[in-house]
Amino acid sequence: MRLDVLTIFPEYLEPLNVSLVGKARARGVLDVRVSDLRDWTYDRHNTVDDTPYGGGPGMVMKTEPWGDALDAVLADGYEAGAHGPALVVPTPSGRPFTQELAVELSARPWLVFTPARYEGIDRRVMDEYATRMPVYEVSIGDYVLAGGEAAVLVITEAVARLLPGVLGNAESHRDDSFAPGAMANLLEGPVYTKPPVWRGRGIPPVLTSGHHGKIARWRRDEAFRRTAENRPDLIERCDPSAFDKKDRET
Ligand SMILES: OB(O)c1ccc2cc[nH]c2c1
Repeated sequence: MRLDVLTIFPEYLEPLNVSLVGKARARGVLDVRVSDLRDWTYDRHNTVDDTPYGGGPGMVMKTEPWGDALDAVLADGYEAGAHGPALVVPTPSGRPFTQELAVELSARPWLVFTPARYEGIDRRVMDEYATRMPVYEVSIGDYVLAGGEAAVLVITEAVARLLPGVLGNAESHRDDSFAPGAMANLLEGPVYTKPPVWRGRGIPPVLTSGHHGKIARWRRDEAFRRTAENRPDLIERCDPSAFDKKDRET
């Protein structure tokens, strides 16, 4: 997969050189290219924004730098269709970013990220490129950020870990909180490791019982409990019948 990021803060994307994404790049699974949007400005101040039509606070990111930058990036092998690029626009007004969307994005060969700053990007940019490729306007949550670069880091990590060869079997995303299966849509329950006692605190005896069926049921119950506490909205999306089947198998 190729990932392009166009940003006025290239240094913000340094974390894409380390950890899971960094390793995937080193292994050639990911081809990440970060470009400075200001390279496509031609005035003395490298201007990327201007006042909003209709008035109001803040500034809007101008069309020209984005258009010139996107055309330059896309000139490098652009093709339309499922084998072509998709535009990913992190924005507070976008659709929620979910594991399901991460899976959808991980199936594409090329993602081009355009993180916004200020009050956002002139609408005509997304409208223009929507004539050539899918445009995903995505929000990572209901909170205010200074820009979309943090969202690019989040989306990139969630997508990269789904790519073949990125996670080893031991780290498989198969058992993720939001991966398909009996525990789908449940939060992770509590986890424990050595030492068996720490500051007088032991661990749940079932975890050292050696009874895999009881351990699985305990983990399911704890996942339900934690989900009911922190994300009751997810409970209704669970399929309890899957647990009965899973219990019978263990
Ligand atoms: O919540 B978000 O995903 C998000 C994304 C981009 C920007 C830009 C300014 N605030 C933002 C918030």
